[in-house]
Amino acid sequence: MAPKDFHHPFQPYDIQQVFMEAVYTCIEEGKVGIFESPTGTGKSLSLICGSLTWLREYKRRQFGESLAAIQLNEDEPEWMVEHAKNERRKEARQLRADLEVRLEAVRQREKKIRQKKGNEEPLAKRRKVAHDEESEILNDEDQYLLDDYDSDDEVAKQTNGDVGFSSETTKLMEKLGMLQAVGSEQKNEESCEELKVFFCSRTHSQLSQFVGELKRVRLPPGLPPEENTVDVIEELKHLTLGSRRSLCINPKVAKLSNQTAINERCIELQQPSTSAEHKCPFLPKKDDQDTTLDFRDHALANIRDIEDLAAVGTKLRVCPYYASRPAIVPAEVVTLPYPLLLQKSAREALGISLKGHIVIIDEAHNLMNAIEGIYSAQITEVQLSRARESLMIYLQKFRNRLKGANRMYVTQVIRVIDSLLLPIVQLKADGKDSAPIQLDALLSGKGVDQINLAKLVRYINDSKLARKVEGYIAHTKDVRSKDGTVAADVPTLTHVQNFLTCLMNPSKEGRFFINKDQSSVVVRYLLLDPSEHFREVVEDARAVILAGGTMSPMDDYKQQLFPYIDEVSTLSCGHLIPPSNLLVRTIASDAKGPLEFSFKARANPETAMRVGKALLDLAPCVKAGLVVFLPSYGYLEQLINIWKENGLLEKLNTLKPVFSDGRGGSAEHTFQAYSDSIKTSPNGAMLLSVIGGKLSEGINFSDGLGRCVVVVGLPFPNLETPEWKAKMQYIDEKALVRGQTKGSASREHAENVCMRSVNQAIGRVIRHKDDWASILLMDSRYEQGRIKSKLPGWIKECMPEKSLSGVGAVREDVERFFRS
Ligand SMILES: Nc1ncnc2c1ncn2[C@@H]1O[C@H](COP(=O)(O)OP(=O)(O)OP(=O)(O)O)[C@@H](O)[C@H]1O
Ligand code: SF4
Repeated sequence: MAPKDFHHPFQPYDIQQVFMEAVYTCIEEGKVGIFESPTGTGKSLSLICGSLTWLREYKRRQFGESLAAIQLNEDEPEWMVEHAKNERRKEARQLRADLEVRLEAVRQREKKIRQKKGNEEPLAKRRKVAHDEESEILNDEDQYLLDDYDSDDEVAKQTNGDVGFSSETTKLMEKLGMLQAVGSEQKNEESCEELKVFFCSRTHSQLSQFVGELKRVRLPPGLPPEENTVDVIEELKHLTLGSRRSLCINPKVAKLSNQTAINERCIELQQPSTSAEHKCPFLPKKDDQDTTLDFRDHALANIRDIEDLAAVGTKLRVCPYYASRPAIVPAEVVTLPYPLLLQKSAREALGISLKGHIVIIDEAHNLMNAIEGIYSAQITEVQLSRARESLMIYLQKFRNRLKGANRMYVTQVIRVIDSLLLPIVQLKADGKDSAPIQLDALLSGKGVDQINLAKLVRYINDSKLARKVEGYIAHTKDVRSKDGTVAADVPTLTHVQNFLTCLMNPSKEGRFFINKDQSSVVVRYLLLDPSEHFREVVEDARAVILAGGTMSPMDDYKQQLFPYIDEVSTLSCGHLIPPSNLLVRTIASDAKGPLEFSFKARANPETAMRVGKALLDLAPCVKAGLVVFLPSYGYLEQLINIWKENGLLEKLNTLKPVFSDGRGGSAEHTFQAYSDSIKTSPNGAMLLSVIGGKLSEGINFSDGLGRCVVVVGLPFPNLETPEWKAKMQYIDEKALVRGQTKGSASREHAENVCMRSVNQAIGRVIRHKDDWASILLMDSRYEQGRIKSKLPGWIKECMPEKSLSGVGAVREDVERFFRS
């Protein structure tokens, strides 16, 4: 049987064909899938072609089924049914044609502009409108006085906390169709919800790369062709979504230093109390639907990345962050960064419903950490003390002029801060570095049990307390910058507010901790179990696919993310390279006996010398780049010191110039110097680096940059920290309920975390089908079946059944490999 046509722009590799079929089947069957395909194997195109071929085919099928559902009544002649079917076909085609005509007009207009400019560049890259406008802040101190605050409900009604903009704006958005009225009757193409693929990745550059691949794909239309006509191509309707930080085109807001500050300022400018002249001029206007629709058509007419979308906003003088919302409904592919998809409040703010759609998460080896990061929070002692001090100064100034409930609430904030400071003082008094802490203990301050935290958080938000206080403090210190923004982009009280939100409703899967770090004491809330927060995505979506270059070991995702799902589809693709291009060996012993790098063994200086001597043995056989991955920065420093003292570093340097990605230096500079040395030095170079460290992600060790990679030891996380102890305890408690033996689930998880980082490191030495490299795993524990089983399939397959794993024997294999 001929392989299925997925409309791949190239002749797909065999593994791509298998990958696309797996994606297609997973979506068709409405499952959860975990798919890995090594870097350089065209994973993005496999995901795109597999999912979008399904999407278009499904749309056609659905349309066919809707026609077939038009039934004949007993007394109706057959021609009436035919007529009804023809009408349905005509209507659907007309709707599609109307949209296509408008989008085509935009494409033509843009093409003309490009031709006129004489080059084929996309729309002018990136905004950055002129700035340096006059200061608009009044000099009057009264501006810092809190507005009257008597009825919480009144203020609550004025703002729409979840959505993040005022009720006025909300109404306007609804009117313009910018907030999806899910379930409402929507007839015309402007509001007809398309079935979509949400494609999510971690960084902008990964999303841009994906958008680049999307541009290559041409697919048959989602409606069947008219009789006697040939199938044509229908352009993809793609929309890229981003945060305000990527899309804000108001120069006074966009220039703020971070995301929280930009979000805050944007929302602040929309408050009913902000005067018209200070409001953002780019917020879509009620009486200007034309601009909003024009933006939507521009957004969908061509496949654009985030910079292009910002440029469209600048050109049309409308905020792309808000104006892109109406384009969600008719889009077929939506690309977005992790937080916008994973955070429920962000999805709600954007009006994204995942119901029945497809979710693809790329680079998903980060997914559990990302979810835990999004739902965790922290506050430092310094921030708490600063916030308290500012509030006291503020109260002193305005105490007698604060009206309504203001004084009560401000006093309550101070009380809660005092309460959070209590356990910090206790930790210091006990001389401890860290300790877990219960929520009750954090809220044990005088009278705090009487405070309604939910009301208090809402008050801080609605009254703009943080801005008012920070503004007044900056004013008294006269440290306002020229354009009127106060010294700190994010007021300290905003951090307090964010942390209180966690206190208000901590998920039962999380825990609180207090830790001393270098400069302060930190109170943290850590989410220990990401599965509940991800569950809504899984339950809403038709299918969810986690994809990545190295997803092994996959069992961890099943346990940690989908414990409630019986069957998860998995696929581990091989590499494009022939087996002869890869050598994988364990180095389990040297002349002195077995090599093991447990925490205890590492402390022994002799172990450091044994590593150095093994590298002295191996380095002369390796051409070009030799990368050594170590389990921690501490161990890297220890090795270098011992090697220096014993003259071993000097010897290594004569074989290959040695570069080290130490804790303090710039990873880019080190990597650049290492790459330059490979080009210029006849012996290549050696790079000492740390697993999970600065050079472990996003750096490419293709070709000469990594002809041999040595992983020293197993980089287990430090299981003695209170955070890890809590996590392990949590996992074991859950496993016990499932009937597993004590300790096995947590040990499995720690091994999985460790091996995931090993796999990330070694997976990056082969980057394309003509690449070749050797991978050496130094630690006798790599010989154990349970550890070996956690390596990606294509690496495991290259390991000999029974290897001679002493340094000498491996050296001979490496020599032979490089000779051939
Ligand atoms: N079958 C094919 N034939 C030729 N070129 C292809 C094929 N499939 C993909 N490509 C191209 O190969 C390039 C490399 O794709 P790449 O492997 O980087 O994608 P990827 O596997 O998604 O990578 P990453 O894991 O880094 O995200 C892309 O420009 C892509 O268009
Ligand atoms: S409305 Fe848009 S352009 Fe204006 S401040 Fe907010 S994000 Fe920036």
